[in-house]
This record gives sequence, structure tokens and C-alpha cells, in this order.
Amino acid sequence: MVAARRFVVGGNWKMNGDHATIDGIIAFLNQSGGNSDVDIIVSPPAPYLTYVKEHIKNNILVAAQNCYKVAKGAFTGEISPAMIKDLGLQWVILGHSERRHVFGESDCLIAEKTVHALESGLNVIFCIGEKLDEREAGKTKEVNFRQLQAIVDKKVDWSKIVIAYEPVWAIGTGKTASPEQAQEAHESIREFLKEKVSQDVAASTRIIYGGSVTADNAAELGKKGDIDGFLVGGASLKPDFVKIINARS
Ligand SMILES: O=C[C@H](O)COP(=O)(O)O
Repeated sequence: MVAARRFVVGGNWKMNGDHATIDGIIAFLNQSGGNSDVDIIVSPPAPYLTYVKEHIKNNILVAAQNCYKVAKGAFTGEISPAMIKDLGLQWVILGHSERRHVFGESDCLIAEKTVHALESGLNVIFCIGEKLDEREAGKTKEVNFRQLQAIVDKKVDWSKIVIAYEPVWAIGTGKTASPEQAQEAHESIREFLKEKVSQDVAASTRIIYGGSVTADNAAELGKKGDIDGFLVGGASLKPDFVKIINARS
């Protein structure tokens, strides 16, 4: 029997913050008391990973925002899963739309990075999602399935993966997917996993939603059966993030 999926809320700080503002975020998170029913994962910029790990409460996990596909070497500007592990961290975000569309990362590279991160002992928040023109062309499923197929082909350990469905048109735009639009996409992703991987993986893999999640829309999104949490950008920098963490409580 497959265990119930535990709610997970990630805060992706992207390239934001300095010691002063990060101290403020740590303060409101540490004061919030957390939520024993929710996995909380914050993802600061790489230079602040250790600082956040050392100052945030132990029940809040810390993730890197990216990593490369090998352990070490002449790859200026990159960090490796081995380094993330060496900092005492367990999570990395891969395939974020900004990595795909601003930095031109391909499905193939993201799959290679995912395999290496998993083999190095990290858990991965694996991001997928369609652009506006792709949605308008009726290609939402096609894009999501293509991005997922890249790791299905690699026979990965799905117990260490959280899928983040983040429609690109909803990221940082204030245009949240409606609960129905998000549920439809999540349900189709779960069907895809059932068909391409297994019934158990489909039932147990957590699929979280990202794209203009706020304290005002999180509760309705979180009521949908296939939405297992959120990956939050802008709102994760503000005290309202605590309300998003508690949206399903
Ligand atoms: O990783 C987070 C997503 O890109 C969502 O960002 P946002 O909440 O600012 O739209």
C-alpha cells in the first residue's frame, strides 16, 4: 500500500537577498513554529546556503537552486551535488523554467544533472511547465510529458523526486493557474507516471504547483486532490509565506 503524500512547500528565493533581508526571512520562519504536517524547504542563493542552514530551524530544509552534472572539475561558476552534500544539505532544484529559458538548459542536460544529483544522494525538486504560446497551442501535456520523459528514460529513483509543475506564464506574473487548471495538469502528470513508470510511483510522487502562489490563493489550490504543495517564488520572501505553509491546515 502506498503511504499518503506529505504536503511540501518550497520557497525559491531566486537571486534575491543579502544578509540583512535573509535575517528577516529566517526570523519570521523561526518564529512561526513550522508545521509538523508539512515539509518546508527554502532555497537561498548559493553564497548564503551555509548561513541559512546554520541559522534556520532544523525542521526547515535548505535546497540549492541548481547544480552541475559532475562532482568536480574545470566548470567555472558551477557547483556540484558533492559540494551541496558537503554543506550538509539534502535537496536541489533542477529544471526551473529560468534555467531552461533564460540559461538555455536542455531536457537532456537537466536529465543528466538530475541523475548525477540523485546518485550523489540528493533529493531533487524537478521543475516542468509550458510557456504561454505552448498552452495556447494546446501543447501543455506534450511539453510536460516531454520534459518528464527525459528522466523517465534514465530510470531514476522516483522516491527522491518532487515534481514542481510551474506553468511559465504564471511565474512572477501574478497570473496564477486556476485551481482547476493546475489540478488538470497535475492529474495528467500523475496519469503519465502511471503509464510510463508504475502505479506506485504515480500514487506516491508528490506534484507541487508553482506560479504566483500567494497567501490568498494557496488554500484553494491546496484543496485539489493532485496538488501536494507549492514551489513559491516572490511570496516566499515575505512573512505571508508562513500562511502558504499552513494553507492546508
Ligand atoms: O520557483 C518558483 C516559481 O518560479 C514561482 O515564482 P513566483 O511565485 O514568484 O511566481
